[in-house]
Amino acid sequence: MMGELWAQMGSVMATVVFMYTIFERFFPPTIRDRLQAYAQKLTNHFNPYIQITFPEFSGERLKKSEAYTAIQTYLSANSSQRAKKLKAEVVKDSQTPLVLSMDDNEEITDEFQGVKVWWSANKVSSNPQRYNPFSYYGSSDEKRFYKLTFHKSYRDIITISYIKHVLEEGKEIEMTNRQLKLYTNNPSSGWYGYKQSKWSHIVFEHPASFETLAMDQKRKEDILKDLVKFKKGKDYYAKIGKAWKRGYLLYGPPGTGKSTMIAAIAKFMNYDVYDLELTAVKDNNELRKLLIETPSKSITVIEDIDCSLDLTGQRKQKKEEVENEEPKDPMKRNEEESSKSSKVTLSGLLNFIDGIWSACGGERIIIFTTNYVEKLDPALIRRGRMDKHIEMSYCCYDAFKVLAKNYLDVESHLLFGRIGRLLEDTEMSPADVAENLMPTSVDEDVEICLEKLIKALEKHKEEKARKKAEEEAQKKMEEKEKEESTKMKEINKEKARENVVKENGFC
Ligand SMILES: Nc1ncnc2c1ncn2[C@@H]1O[C@H](COP(=O)(O)OP(=O)(O)OP(=O)(O)O)[C@@H](O)[C@H]1O
Ligand SMILES: [Mg+2]
Repeated sequence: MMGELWAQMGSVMATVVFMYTIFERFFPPTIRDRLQAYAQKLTNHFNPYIQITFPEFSGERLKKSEAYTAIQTYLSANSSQRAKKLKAEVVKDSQTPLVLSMDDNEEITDEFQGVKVWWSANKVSSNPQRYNPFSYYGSSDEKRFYKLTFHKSYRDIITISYIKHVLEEGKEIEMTNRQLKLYTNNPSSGWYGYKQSKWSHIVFEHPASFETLAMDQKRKEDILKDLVKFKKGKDYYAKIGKAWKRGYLLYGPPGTGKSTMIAAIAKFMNYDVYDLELTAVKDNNELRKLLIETPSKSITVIEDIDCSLDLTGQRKQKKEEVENEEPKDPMKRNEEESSKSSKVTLSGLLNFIDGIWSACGGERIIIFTTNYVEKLDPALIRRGRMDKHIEMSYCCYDAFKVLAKNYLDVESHLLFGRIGRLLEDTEMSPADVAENLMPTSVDEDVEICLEKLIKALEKHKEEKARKKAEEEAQKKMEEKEKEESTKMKEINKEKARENVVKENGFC
């Protein structure tokens, strides 16, 4: 009852405030603020309601408050249906070009666990002297804040649970709405300049997704399950005392979709991608600085880890080089040394993955890709570091069906059966299959494209058979040569024995 009464009083006040805003341009802010203060005191005297304000800027450096932004997002998502006065803004990095949020001095209600709360968007002028009644855009000294009002009997629910809920949901919506970014590391020579940072980014607009990713359906589902489990695993990781991170090793021949898979994972998880080019990192210290800047909810990628650095045998190789090298001009040698591969070491990388990085917040994914998994040091890819090893293999029938849907928009065709059988006998990468499926002119219909693929697969099969025959012939020749050489050795041995017998004159 009281709540209703106060709600009514609230709406009366809102009307007063509304009228007040109409005339606000004709009142100097000094008088306006004083009036507001008196009104506030009066209401506080009788008011059983609590108010919490969330200013737009906070701290000494007046940084935009994360809480304010999260509330704004939460209220935008919940209020644009109900608020009567909305403002439209172009928000940087958002997927939607225009974001609607409640306008200044507007109020909406929200409900949480059956408790009603009131949110209002407010602004005050912090520098009344600079008030300009004729300015259409208002003063640049205006301070904005959100005000949350609720009955004092619900203090605990609101301060402990509701505000947490609003902030978490606001951040979640922000994450979903924002554009993904692809970061690449800058060479350290540019780290210290004005406005230079360790990472530069572009908007990540890779068209790939798990729907368009061509691979065995069961394995795809298995990866998706693994990602979902990881995303929801905050409590689980905390319970088992493990850092909330997951490592994936993607390996397989070129063109089998390793980079495409990274894009699909980024999109599915809604994480930014930090593409770490190890050859541009000078030493372990730089590596540490770079990795420490990657935030949670991000994917750190090291592509072609086997080529990025000779992580397994850098020292050995250097030693061999020194032994075989001819003496060089010292100046030239110095130049070469500095431009040569970096001094990032396997232990530096592992220490970081296992150590400091695990301690700085959760929800991180690290992905290594390689064409030659057998070249990698087992320490780098052991389970626990690279938790899941995913083989990206040559195109199978399931993968072909996805590509046919992507490129030709067909889900079944008479020629599919033949293609399926040919794929079993060949080793063609999805990239090559896709290339053959792509129409090269407007005259090429589905059938022509599928036949083009069949021809390419048959050629591939023939080549494979020819190579196999050549290899077998080579093997046979080698075996024959080996046999002959063993025979010759036996004959020579026999001859040598005979000679010894002759020379010694006894048998
Ligand atoms: N599994 C796949 N699903 C969908 N498209 C694929 C797949 N594999 C390859 N492609 C197509 O082939 C192109 C090359 O694939 P991608 O770059 O992902 O291969 P990769 O395995 O990373 O190769 P590399 O080892 O050379 O880096 C992609 O742009 C994509 O169009
Ligand atoms: Mg790749």
